[in-house]
Amino acid sequence: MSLLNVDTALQILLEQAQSCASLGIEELPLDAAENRVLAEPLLAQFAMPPWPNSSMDGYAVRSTEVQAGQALPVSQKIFAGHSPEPLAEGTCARIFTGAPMPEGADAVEMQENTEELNDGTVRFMQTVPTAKFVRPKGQEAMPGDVILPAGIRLGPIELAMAASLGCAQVTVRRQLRVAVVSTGDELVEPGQPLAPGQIYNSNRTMLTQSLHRLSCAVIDMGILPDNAQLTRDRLAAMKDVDLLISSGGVSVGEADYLGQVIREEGELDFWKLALKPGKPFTLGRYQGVPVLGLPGNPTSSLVTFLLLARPYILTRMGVTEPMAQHFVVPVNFAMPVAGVRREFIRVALVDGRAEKLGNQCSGILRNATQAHGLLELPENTSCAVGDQLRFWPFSSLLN
Ligand SMILES: Nc1nc2c(c(=O)[nH]1)N[C@H]1C(S)=C(S)[C@@H](COP(=O)(O)OP(=O)(O)OC[C@H]3O[C@@H](n4cnc5c(N)ncnc54)[C@H](O)[C@@H]3O)O[C@H]1N2
Ligand code: MOO
Repeated sequence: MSLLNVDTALQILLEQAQSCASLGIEELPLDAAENRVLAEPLLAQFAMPPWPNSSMDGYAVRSTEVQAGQALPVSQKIFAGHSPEPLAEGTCARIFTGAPMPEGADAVEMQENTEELNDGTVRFMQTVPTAKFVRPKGQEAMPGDVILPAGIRLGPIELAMAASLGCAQVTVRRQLRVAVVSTGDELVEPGQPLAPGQIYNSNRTMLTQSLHRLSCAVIDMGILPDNAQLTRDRLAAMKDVDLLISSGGVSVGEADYLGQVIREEGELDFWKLALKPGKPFTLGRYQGVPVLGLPGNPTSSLVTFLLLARPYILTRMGVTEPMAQHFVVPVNFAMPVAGVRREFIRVALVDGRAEKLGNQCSGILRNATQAHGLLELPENTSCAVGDQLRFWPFSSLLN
């Protein structure tokens, strides 16, 4: 069976995500909107700043009235938040950073370039060009400017921008409701004793935490026992779900009750991807709910979630640029034998070069905790020290 190219798989997933109905919208206060997706463009309603103001603590002047070595009397003091009088001719105004410029003044000199004299006047050490240290009206935005486009995720910077526009609320897409289920009789939740042959469930935590970071609402369906009727009952009880993500049980379809039950009520397409780790991946639909089935090995689950499920989910959420940031780095190791699958290698960046971290087996999660991200080695390609390869930082993949 030939392996499906990763780019093709991603394209199919993104097309499916785009064909789903858009999520509804809601208004949220800024403090509740972190990581949500903006549903409508945010426009400036007024000029920012609304008036010219000083960018330094110093003296506001008419630039033509300043001569090097000459003093001017101080006619007023203007603090940020105050409304100034027009500047009297032949005078300067004490002014502070962010305070509005008085009418008639066209420049500011910073106080370090002046000297306060005993008679209360201020001597200027040099001439002052017009517009010096003045932030003009509308420097940042004019009314009607699109400040934030629809389809972006709202992080601290975007929310601060909305605050500076005076918005107390933003219009965002509602949360995507994602059900998470782990399959396998060997799985036990942490805190419980382990019987022989059992292991702790780590994928549930990886998936629910990653989904929370994406601002999804998570419906934790726990561990599905290897029992067809129980699986049927648990899936039938699922309500108000936009997406089901499972982990495990995708390598050999016939022995898998989840797959069997999904097929009864929908469809399931087992993929074999040219991806390492993460070869088995399932795409399906249960009673109209899309299903993404990730392989059970912890790093296979992690890699398929980050590279395939994440852009799918962000697209469902209405994000226009769902792909994570990546860049090219030199590698500090060799892989002389080319593989047929595109490989994502857990690496640390040391002095800007990618170092491969220990055993890359997909059952091992430990070295991912020391990794800065994934290095992409294309299919049918070997690599030597100094080669330049694409690097996907966890800081962007897990964002
Ligand atoms: N005959 C074949 N066997 C396997 C193939 C294959 O093509 N033919 N593919 C291998 C590859 S590649 C992968 S990846 C795994 C994927 O297996 P499944 O998705 O079916 O997952 P399981 O068999 O249920 O589990 C695999 C492994 O991961 C552990 N696991 C499962 N769930 C969790 C969890 N929630 N938390 C922590 N660890 C988990 C499980 O105990 C197994 O050790 O199949 C290969 N086999
Ligand atoms: O593809 Mo599996 O994910 O290598 O171990």
